[in-house]
Amino acid sequence: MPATVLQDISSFLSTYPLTSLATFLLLVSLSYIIYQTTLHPLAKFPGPIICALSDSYKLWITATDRVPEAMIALHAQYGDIVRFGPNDLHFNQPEAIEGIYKRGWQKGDFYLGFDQKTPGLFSERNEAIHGKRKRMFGNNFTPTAIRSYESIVDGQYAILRRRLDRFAESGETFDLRKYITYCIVDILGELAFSEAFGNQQDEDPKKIPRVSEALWSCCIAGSMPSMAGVFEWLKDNLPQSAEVAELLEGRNVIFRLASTNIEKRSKKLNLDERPDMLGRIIAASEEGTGTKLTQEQIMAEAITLVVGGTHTTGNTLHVLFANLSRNEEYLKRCIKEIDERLPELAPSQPCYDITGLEEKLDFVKVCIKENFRKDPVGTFNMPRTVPDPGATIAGVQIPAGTQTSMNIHAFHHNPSVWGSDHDVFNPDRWYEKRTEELSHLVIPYSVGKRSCVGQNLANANILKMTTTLLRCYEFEFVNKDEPMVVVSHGDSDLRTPVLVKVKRRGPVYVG
Ligand code: HEM
Repeated sequence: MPATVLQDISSFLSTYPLTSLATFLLLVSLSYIIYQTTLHPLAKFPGPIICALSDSYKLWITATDRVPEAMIALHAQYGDIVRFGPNDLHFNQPEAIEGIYKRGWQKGDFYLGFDQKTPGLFSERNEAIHGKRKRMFGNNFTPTAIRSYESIVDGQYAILRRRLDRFAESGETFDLRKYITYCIVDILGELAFSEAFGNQQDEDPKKIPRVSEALWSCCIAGSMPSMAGVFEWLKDNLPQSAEVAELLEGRNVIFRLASTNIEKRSKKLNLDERPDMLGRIIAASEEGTGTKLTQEQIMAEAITLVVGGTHTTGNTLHVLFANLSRNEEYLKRCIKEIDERLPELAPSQPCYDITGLEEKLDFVKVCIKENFRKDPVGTFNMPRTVPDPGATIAGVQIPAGTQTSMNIHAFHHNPSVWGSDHDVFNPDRWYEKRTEELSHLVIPYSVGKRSCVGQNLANANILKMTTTLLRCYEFEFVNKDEPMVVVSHGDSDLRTPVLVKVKRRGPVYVG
């Protein structure tokens, strides 16, 4: 370049520094926009322009509790594959289940929003470490382990039965959601820590671990992974508004709960006494090396149990009762089937045994499946990273490093799979030949290596609770005409109360 031109440029820059800076920024921005929308390896995939440029859209829909609805709208507008972040593709067709989740790929950058200093089984992104951990204490969740927990679990059902018998006596109206939650959380406390959290006694909603809020804060951070570290810093250093403080208190309550219980449990570890989950985690050692988990790692696993094992099962039951209450015909068919196929519980029996229960029922199970289809509890996108050298998903070549995900709720509401009545709770759809073949597409627990380890336990409790409550009590659903409001706050959360009055249908529980 001739010296005079350089001189002219330099004198322009010194005369008009602000104009020069603005021009520079404009050129950089234009180049970025042109690259992201035309030259980037994902540029050929459809989606809103804002999504090609930044993660702000993901952040916005997560912060405003609208992830599944937004994904449904994007797929309706752009088709089965949508670019919804600069490096993110979202899929909504059946073939993508196999294509993304059954290949053992690493969990995506989204999980950077969850604790990565000492990740637990859920948030661990290193697949080799994850595999070792799962082998160390995955036996906590086998069907045999679930059966071995039965007598412990039944003790908590006994407390629930006594409480509902008292409600039957008094004729009061109460919110069934709360009592299901108290019981499910205390069951987890018993199984994980050999100590119920006392929620059934205290009946104080403030003491319930704030799992949704805790998950929500992680999902917000994870929706903009490049900023996850900054979110972490802000959390510790910014003056907090009342809302943020409350949100973080949700996490802190869970931390305190876990750490108190670890301390207690470590002091009286005798595995022969009683096989609780935390005891097994503390005692477990890595195959080959014999290494045990550190205190922080045990803490991470304890938190995972509380977060994974309480609100998920509780909310599934809340929406099940809400759906049944709004569809009286199905409710009556469930009761009829339970009455015909299960014996009346003896006065000293708090609940049905899980062994053999599943085989005796049909319509009740179909209702549970339809409930999982219509209102699955995991509502955040669950990305996996495409490994080198790239891969084919649903017949389309995807570059390595791409964050690929599905949203279980959005997929369960894909009209081309489930029909135009996908929003309707219709268990009878499972008796139609076409839908029957779609059973494997109901994926509330996700699929593949990173699917839910707690599904046997959750299924056992869902079936025990449903059959026991419907056999022992007649429910009058007081607000069944109110629309059901379910919010995706990290995971889904039924906000409408399930207000009921109960009458006993059998003897008082005397156990
Ligand atoms: C209805 C109840 C439940 C539902 C719908 C559910 C759903 C899920 C889903 C969708 C995942 C995969 C998440 C992802 O890929 O990011 C998952 C993972 C997990 N869940 Fe559950 N869950 C339930 C109950 C439970 C229970 C009762 C426990 C334990 C006590 C539990 C513990 C876990 C753990 C530890 C993981 C991580 C597994 C891994 O990465 O290997 N969940 N769950």
